[in-house]
Amino acid sequence: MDPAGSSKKNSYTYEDAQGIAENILARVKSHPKLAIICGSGLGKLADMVEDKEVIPYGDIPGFPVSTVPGHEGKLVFGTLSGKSVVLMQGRFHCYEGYSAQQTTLPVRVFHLMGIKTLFVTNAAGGINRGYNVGDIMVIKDHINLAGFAGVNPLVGPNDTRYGPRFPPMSRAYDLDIRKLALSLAKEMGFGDFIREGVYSALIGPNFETVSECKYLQVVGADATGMSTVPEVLVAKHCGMRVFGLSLITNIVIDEYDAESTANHEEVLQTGEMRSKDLQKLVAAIIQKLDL
Ligand SMILES: O=P(O)(O)O[C@H]1O[C@H](CO)[C@@H](O)[C@H]1O
Ligand SMILES: Nc1nc2[nH]cnc2c(=O)[nH]1
Repeated sequence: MDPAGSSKKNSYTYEDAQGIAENILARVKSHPKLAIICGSGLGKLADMVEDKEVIPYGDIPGFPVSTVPGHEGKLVFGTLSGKSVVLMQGRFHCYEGYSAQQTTLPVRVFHLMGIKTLFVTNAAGGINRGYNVGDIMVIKDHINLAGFAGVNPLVGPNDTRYGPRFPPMSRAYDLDIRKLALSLAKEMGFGDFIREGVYSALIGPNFETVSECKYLQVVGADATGMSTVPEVLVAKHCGMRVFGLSLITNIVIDEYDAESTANHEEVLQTGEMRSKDLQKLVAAIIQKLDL
């Protein structure tokens, strides 16, 4: 069966996304300016939210549904550090059978809801040999490996109401928020496990081969995953400010004879282990932001 119980959709009109945005806004009191996408096992970021209003994805006509453990499949509206926010407790991935356009539909919907800033979070494998399980990496850039294979949500007719045909992608991750995050993390005593690096994304769902990990080390990736990049491309295309955090949930296997293997259980366990620190960091950043 396909993921959403409906056919894979490769394009949405501006009006489709507008209809979904209006449907969502009609159900909630708050009108947030910031959205947070929670990565695998990172849905506890929503624990910090006060005055919650929750909408399961299945209740939103035209919205995809979550199929991956660690992705609950809910929009959580409310207040965080005194600011009105919405969290996606669960994101969509191409490996679930969704098109790149489906995985990123929520970002366009957020844009049409008036959201100007997007925080993306993810669980990622550590490629950088200096990284440890539990490190939090501020994303300074990404490598769109899926894009090299033609998977890019911006492929197709361009609607200039969102943005230009050829959007720039340098400085995709907001420099001021990156600096703020690094300095707050150090103040909070996270100096031993805060990092800044480059995220790379393949489609998945398999974890990388040893040779692929060695390749990623050579091309300058510090971490790798199966998400985030499409969301960031779409957010930047429509002019949003973007900030990203990767939780290093495992260190990739880069020895041909290693006995251990990557697994999703370890990914979720590390998310649980570091969830309080991530919550504190995200709350502190949001408190300082002008939205
Ligand atoms: O990127 P998020 O959604 O955090 O999840 C990451 O963790 C899962 C694999 O364990 C994959 O979905 C990968 O992309
Ligand atoms: N591709 C990929 N995604 C991940 N998500 C969490 N860990 C990993 C990993 O090692 N590789």
